[in-house]
Amino acid sequence: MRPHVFVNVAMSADGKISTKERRQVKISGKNDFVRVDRIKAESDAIMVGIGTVLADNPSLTVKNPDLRAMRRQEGKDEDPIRVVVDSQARTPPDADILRKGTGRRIIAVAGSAPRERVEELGKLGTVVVVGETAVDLAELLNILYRYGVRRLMVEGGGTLIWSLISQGLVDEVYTYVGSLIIGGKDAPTPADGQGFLNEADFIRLRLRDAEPMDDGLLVRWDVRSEP
Ligand SMILES: NC(=O)c1ccc[n+]([C@@H]2O[C@H](COP(=O)([O-])OP(=O)(O)OC[C@H]3O[C@@H](n4cnc5c(N)ncnc54)[C@H](O)[C@@H]3O)[C@@H](O)[C@H]2O)c1
Ligand SMILES: Nc1nc(=O)c(N)c(NC[C@H](O)[C@H](O)[C@H](O)COP(=O)(O)O)[nH]1
Repeated sequence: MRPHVFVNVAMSADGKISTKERRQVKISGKNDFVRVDRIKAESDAIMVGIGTVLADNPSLTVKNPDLRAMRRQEGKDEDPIRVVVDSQARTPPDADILRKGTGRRIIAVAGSAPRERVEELGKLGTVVVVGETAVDLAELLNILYRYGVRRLMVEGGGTLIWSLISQGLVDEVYTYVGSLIIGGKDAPTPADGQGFLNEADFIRLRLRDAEPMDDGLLVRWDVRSEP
């Protein structure tokens, strides 16, 4: 069993999620950040790849005090479990995701991760070893389910999203399309990785709804289970 998995990503009008230097870019407007805070609060856990931790240093905490209070009243930690997919245990010990906010942190590493770094991270969070040289995402999702995670939000980046989606591990995709052009053929996109070669392999989505937001558009898709 695995949790319900949804991806939330913000991209520019030309389909980029940051610059070619992987520098964090504000793509969402004010209302979209409010929406993102709400869906974070409604999730049991939030997952990012190590590339995002190193580039953005996100805390992934819930910002709105009312939403934090709501979670408390429901008997939950104020922040969802924060999960880093980090094969070689490269998460900096002073990363905001480990230092800010409350609640559990899970760092998923591979068996090949250097032992000293794994031990150091073990003092700051729960280290889960899944996979030999890269994190086995399907198994990680099973483990998260056993930890009680039923609703998992994936915040990126493009490498992690590609891996999850290409392995059939994503149920919904929320894409915010912002009113800017970033450009650059090497700038990250919502799904990077290897890419599919054959049309038969493409992941097919079903449009659920689309809503103008700030000066952009929020598009919600369901992943089709059959082609
Ligand atoms: N606009 C947005 O909504 C948004 C959201 C998040 C990140 N970003 C941007 O995305 C960029 C970072 O993305 P990225 O693609 O470099 O990194 P990422 O966050 O997708 O992390 C990828 C890394 O995770 C590790 N990993 C371990 N096991 C893995 C597996 N099974 N599959 C995939 N990865 C695995 C690998 O080290 C891999 O390099 C940054 O520029 C950041 O600003 C944008
Ligand atoms: N929805 C969204 N719109 C954006 O314009 C943007 N750049 C991100 N990027 C995701 C990324 O990882 C962010 O850095 C964290 O969402 C910030 O999280 P914190 O405030 O540190 O909790 N996400």
